Amino acid sequence: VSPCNTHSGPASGIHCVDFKMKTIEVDGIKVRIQIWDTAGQERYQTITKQYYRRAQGIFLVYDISSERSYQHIMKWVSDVDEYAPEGVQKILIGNKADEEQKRQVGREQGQQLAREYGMDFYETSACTNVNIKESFTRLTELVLQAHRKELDGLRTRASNELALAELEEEEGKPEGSVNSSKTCWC
Ligand SMILES: Nc1nc2c(ncn2[C@@H]2O[C@H](COP(=O)(O)OP(=O)(O)OP(=O)(O)O)[C@@H](O)[C@H]2O)c(=O)[nH]1
Repeated sequence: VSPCNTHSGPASGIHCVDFKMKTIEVDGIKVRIQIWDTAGQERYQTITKQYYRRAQGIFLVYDISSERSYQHIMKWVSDVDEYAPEGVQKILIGNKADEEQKRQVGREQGQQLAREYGMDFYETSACTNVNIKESFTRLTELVLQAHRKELDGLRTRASNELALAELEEEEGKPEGSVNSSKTCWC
């Protein structure tokens, strides 16, 4: 019996987007993350695609007990490429790893697909809590790394501009200083 059978998840078909905030620690830094869980069903696509635009990191999730869900990943990737910002970080997830007896998608298939798209890959179980923390931490790390570059670029630009402004201020000063005028005529 799957441990998931004992709990009832959100009623499918009622919510098309679920939202949660969580604080996790990455490299000793506390990071507050917003998690948007968008529905997979086709009929919600118009709404859910709107959420891609502001995403910094995306999990593409299939179910290891469903070959069909694995085949769908290619479509998700092309949607993400179309609607998510450039530079969005992506991780491939094969969920329901606790359902080994129902497995239809091999771990190597997941690894292979992830390699093709240049993504990290985890097999997870939301029921037995396998690789959940690890995958969230990794995605957060990737997002931070991607934005650290941006931040470093901003810092460099700001310090260059500051140095230039100081130089201009220095050059703009009238010939002779306060001290030299004193030595001349007083
Ligand atoms: N065995 C097992 N069942 C899971 C796991 N994760 C989710 N489920 C079950 O799978 C079903 C669907 O879960 P949801 O969280 O609604 O899946 P979803 O992909 O968000 O579904 P949509 O939002 O409708 O696209 C529920 O019955 C969950 O209990 C898992 O890791 N293992």
